[in-house]
Amino acid sequence: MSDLQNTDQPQRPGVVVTGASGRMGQMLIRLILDSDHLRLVGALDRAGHDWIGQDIGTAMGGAPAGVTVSDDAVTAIAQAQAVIDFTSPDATVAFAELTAQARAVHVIGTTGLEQRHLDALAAAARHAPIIRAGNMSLGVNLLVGLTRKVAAALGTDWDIEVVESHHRHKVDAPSGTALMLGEAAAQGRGAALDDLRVPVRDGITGARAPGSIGFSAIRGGDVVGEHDVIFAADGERIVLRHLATDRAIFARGAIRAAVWGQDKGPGQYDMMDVLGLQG
Ligand SMILES: NC(=O)C1=CN([C@@H]2O[C@H](COP(=O)(O)OP(=O)(O)OC[C@H]3O[C@@H](n4cnc5c(N)ncnc54)[C@H](O)[C@@H]3O)[C@@H](O)[C@H]2O)C=CC1
Ligand SMILES: O=C(O)C1=N[C@H](C(=O)O)C[C@H](O)C1
Repeated sequence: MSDLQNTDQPQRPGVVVTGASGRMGQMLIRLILDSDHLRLVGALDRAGHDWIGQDIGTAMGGAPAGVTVSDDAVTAIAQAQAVIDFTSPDATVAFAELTAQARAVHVIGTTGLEQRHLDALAAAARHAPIIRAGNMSLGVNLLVGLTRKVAAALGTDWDIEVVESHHRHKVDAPSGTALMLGEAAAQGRGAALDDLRVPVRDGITGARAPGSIGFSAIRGGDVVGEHDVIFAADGERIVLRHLATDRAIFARGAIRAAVWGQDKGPGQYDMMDVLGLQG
């Protein structure tokens, strides 16, 4: 029997990419088409999008990929072992229900989720694994651990501020990454972020409350994503910084998560689990 006929070869898990025409969707599709670990079996976008019915490779300006962009999430997800999803919060909840029904791994990069979205994801995760992170890059997930440690080491005479910059198209603020960093800082101080968070300052705000964690968001141009965690005391400052210059870092993390999740049971996981950075 030749290698080509060898039926013992394990097949690469089939992945559906949602938001296929988006900034992250296109990056993911490029990397998956080149991947030895996953095979692209579906590309979804919203009903009415120009790309529906076109080959995804051709729509992206390249060679045909043999996968047609569809708005039929039910059919596409039913044949998937993994769904990688960087879309919008409402769309992500709808995809989570279908992915759970298919008992497939749902990798979620979508940010801006509110409590009602998180509740729906928790329900879906009772049936299949969900891996979600506001930032899928190795660098940011390392920075989360560092932020927790630095916050734990410093007292509340060190003020904590999270500053983030993103491209002009970003619709949510603070960024998912900024919230991850703020949560890590709060955890380091043994508190919940909701109890310390100062979201926006405008007007006569009064002096800074000791122990609070502030957030500032800059939007402009084509900035991929920049995050500073500033620890400011009298006479000195520590700045922990991550600069993203290429969306491939997020897509590579998501692909790694989809592969990692293949032998995991139902439940909610994050990139710390995938990267083995817990603890
Ligand atoms: N966790 C991470 O590492 C990262 C997260 N993100 C997040 O990913 C999300 C998407 O970001 P971008 O790709 O920059 O946005 P984008 O606006 O370029 O793409 C979103 C895509 O989702 C599609 N979409 C919207 N509703 C849909 C539906 N119901 N069904 C199918 N497709 C639908 C849109 O047509 C579009 O193609 C944002 O929430 C962003 O914050 C972005 C980069 C990294
Ligand atoms: O919308 C983006 O672009 C990004 N979103 C994520 C976030 O909200 O933190 C991750 C990254 O910063 C890019």
